[in-house]
Amino acid sequence: MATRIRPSSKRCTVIGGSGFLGRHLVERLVDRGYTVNVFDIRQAYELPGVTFYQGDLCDKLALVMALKEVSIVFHCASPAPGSDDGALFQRVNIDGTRTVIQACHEAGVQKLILTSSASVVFEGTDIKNGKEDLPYAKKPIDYYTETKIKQEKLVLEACSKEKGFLTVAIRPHGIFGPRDPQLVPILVDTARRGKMKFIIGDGSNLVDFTYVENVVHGHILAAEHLKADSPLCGQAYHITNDEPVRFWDFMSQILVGLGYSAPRYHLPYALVYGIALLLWFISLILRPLIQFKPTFSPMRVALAGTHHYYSCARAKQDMGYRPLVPLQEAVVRTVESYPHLRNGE
Ligand SMILES: NC(=O)C1=CN([C@@H]2O[C@H](COP(=O)(O)OP(=O)(O)OC[C@H]3O[C@@H](n4cnc5c(N)ncnc54)[C@H](O)[C@@H]3O)[C@@H](O)[C@H]2O)C=CC1
Ligand SMILES: CC(C)CCC[C@@H](C)[C@H]1CC[C@H]2C3=C(CC[C@]12C)[C@@]1(C)CCC(=O)C[C@@H]1CC3
Repeated sequence: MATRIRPSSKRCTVIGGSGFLGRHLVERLVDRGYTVNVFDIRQAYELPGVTFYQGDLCDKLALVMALKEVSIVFHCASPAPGSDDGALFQRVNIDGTRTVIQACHEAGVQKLILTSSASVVFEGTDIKNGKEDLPYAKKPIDYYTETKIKQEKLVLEACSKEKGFLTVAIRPHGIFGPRDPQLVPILVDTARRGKMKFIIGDGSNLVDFTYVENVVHGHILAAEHLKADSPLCGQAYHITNDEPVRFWDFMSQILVGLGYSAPRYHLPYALVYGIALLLWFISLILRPLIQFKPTFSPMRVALAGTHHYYSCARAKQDMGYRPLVPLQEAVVRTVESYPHLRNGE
């Protein structure tokens, strides 16, 4: 008679493990003695103790192979937030997440930890110390946010103590750190093109930026505290650095740290937002003829000109979360990790 091998509680799969957050998570899991599979459409590195499975998460058969004998799945794959390919977001974040849940059932996985985003409640207007019980954005500001909302709902609704399948969603905000392909590279590129001279609004808006190691810590705590009798089942948790900072001070610190000038001149928020909307509309109309992507998309302007910071009291209470790396230390480590992006390099 065939015996089913009981999955070890320290055996996990990271879907999206070749990405920025995914790779940091994999490295930390290995350090903590986990056996790790990575499932991703691309293999970006090799690491002892890690088995790679290359495939699309919409392909259930390929996915099940990577989930065999695994008890925990971390799902942190997504198309890049800056993309405006609505069909891709629908396919990967919604249809693909349904496939992930089915594959978990078929492989006998016990816990699914989703990387969601605090932006699921962001509609482009101020959020101050937002708690997890804020309603989902009714008018999400882009396809990314719209599909992250549906994805989170799918995962949390799949939580079933009866079926022995437990789920939780982690909502980080503004992840940064070494190897991030977005925040620092986009900032430097904008500065090199001479477009980082202006502050949008009065510059007093507070925002959360979260060091990648703290986000990883939140994911692992969630996985280890997720039990049938714990409050985590089917819940969402903000994970931030818990040190809201002025958006433009944070950007300036990184720019100055890399040898660029900080932005100095103020522009009214409504004016810049209006121009960004107009440019976005023109780029839509002209798309069949020419393709161009304005640097200041309405999404970026909203993120740069409003307050949006979140309470992580629930994560502190339910899983003992505390950020491991304070913001100033995180900025220093991040700046040091990008020698090739220094001014003049
Ligand atoms: N970067 C940020 O500031 C924030 C990110 N998040 C979430 O964190 C997660 C990770 O983000 P990052 O590491 O920044 O992104 P990333 O782009 O570096 O990593 C995403 C990974 O997913 C993989 N992937 C994409 N489509 C796939 C598919 N169809 N099948 C298999 N793998 C696929 C990519 O190849 C990539 O390795 C995402 O879910 C994102 O929504 C949430 C809040 C903030
Ligand atoms: C050109 C400048 C005005 C801004 C440059 C920095 C931006 C690229 C980043 C500032 C805030 C970041 C952010 C995200 C992506 C990178 C920024 C826009 C997310 C949209 C990534 C995905 C999420 O889930 C939410 C993030 C909010 C903050």
